[in-house]
Amino acid sequence: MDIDIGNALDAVAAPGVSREYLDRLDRRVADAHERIERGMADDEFGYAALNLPERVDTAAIRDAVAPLADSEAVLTVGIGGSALGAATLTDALDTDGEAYYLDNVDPAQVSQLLDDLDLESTALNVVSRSGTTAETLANFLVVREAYADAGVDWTERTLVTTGDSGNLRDLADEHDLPVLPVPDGVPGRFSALSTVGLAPAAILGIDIESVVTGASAERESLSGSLYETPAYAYGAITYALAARGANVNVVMPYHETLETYAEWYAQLSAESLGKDGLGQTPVRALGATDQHSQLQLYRAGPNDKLVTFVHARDGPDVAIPSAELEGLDYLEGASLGELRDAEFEATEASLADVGLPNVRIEIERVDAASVGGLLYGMEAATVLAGELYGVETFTQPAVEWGKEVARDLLRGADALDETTSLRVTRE
Ligand SMILES: O=P(O)(O)OC[C@H]1O[C@](O)(CO)[C@@H](O)[C@@H]1O
Repeated sequence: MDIDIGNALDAVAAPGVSREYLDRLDRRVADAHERIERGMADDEFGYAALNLPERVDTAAIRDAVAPLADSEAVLTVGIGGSALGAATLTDALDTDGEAYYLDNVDPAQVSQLLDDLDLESTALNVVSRSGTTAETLANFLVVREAYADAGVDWTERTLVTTGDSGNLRDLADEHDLPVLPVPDGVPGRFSALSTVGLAPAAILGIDIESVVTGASAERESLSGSLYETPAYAYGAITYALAARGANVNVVMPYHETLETYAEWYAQLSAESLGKDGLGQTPVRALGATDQHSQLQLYRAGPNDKLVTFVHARDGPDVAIPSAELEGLDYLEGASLGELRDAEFEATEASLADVGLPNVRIEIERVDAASVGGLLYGMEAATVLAGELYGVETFTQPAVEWGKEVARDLLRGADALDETTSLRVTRE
């Protein structure tokens, strides 16, 4: 993974960061790196996630998924970090079958999906680190009943990934289901490179060893200087720009298959850094699609954004057939890849032209190693940013309040008095 932060410097952008400030920040990066290395060495909660490339046991994952290798599809039931890492991998990379995710509680979607799936040939992958997440357990109960109704022994088609305790662990024990452990010290949103993200990828034939190799290369690059560590350069520049008013981070891959990556990063950043009035609001965008949708606002709306482009240098291409259409001479002899890349570079320049800070993250191609490196790099960037902000990167206390209240409502508690209604209806 390479990163170019030139368009976030104050010579180009406002808000922008001066070279002198970056040099000063680099000394704080050195301290933060020491803290991170210490946390990794002691396997402290959260920091332990950055050890995954050395620790993850891909052979054990392959053994656990072997009985499901004949599956034509994998239905993962999980939410947040228990789904998005896997979805990033299975959406980005070629798979031998279809990947489906139930990470929401929408009765219409669940019914439609279950009607459409051939459950006989579908592996059921249930993932919850805590083993107590309401959405995941409710969906699991609905799905397993659908298997039973279809006459399929769901216990033969199910793999569970969870912690040592919790309702999901109890259910797995009760039905003697195969269980992969969520590694100790790894928060859900940092678990893409563990059993959580890699097991469904392995069932679908993804080269998970290469994913880990790519992550290892990024781990090796961690050093005490942002100028030598792409991940830290990203963490540091997002922090510095947020402090200067870039409260929004638009993450805009230029490859359709990386769209889910932007979703994964949104959770990673928002839950890790959105604390104490700090953090950037992550926005998911897709190039070139959103050039024709959101770019107007990015270029001419409030100057409160960083745009992060994600681009692969190489990849498959398709020639555009010649048609000699009037005014479209520039397409003659060009390819779809060339058109996309020209649009990407033009968009980058158009934002620099109005002083909107933007950063380019570049990978070699959208393959297993590069995507593994991207996931690891962004995790390290987020941990570094958390150190610079001084927040508790690995907790998410603000998420818990709503969960408790929803549970109380289901148990029959009175309506809430925290909200106010001013309902407007048609006459
Ligand atoms: O894996 P679990 O425990 O089901 O949690 C799912 C998601 O819910 C959260 O705890 C937030 O509600 C996320 O941090 C996590 O990724």
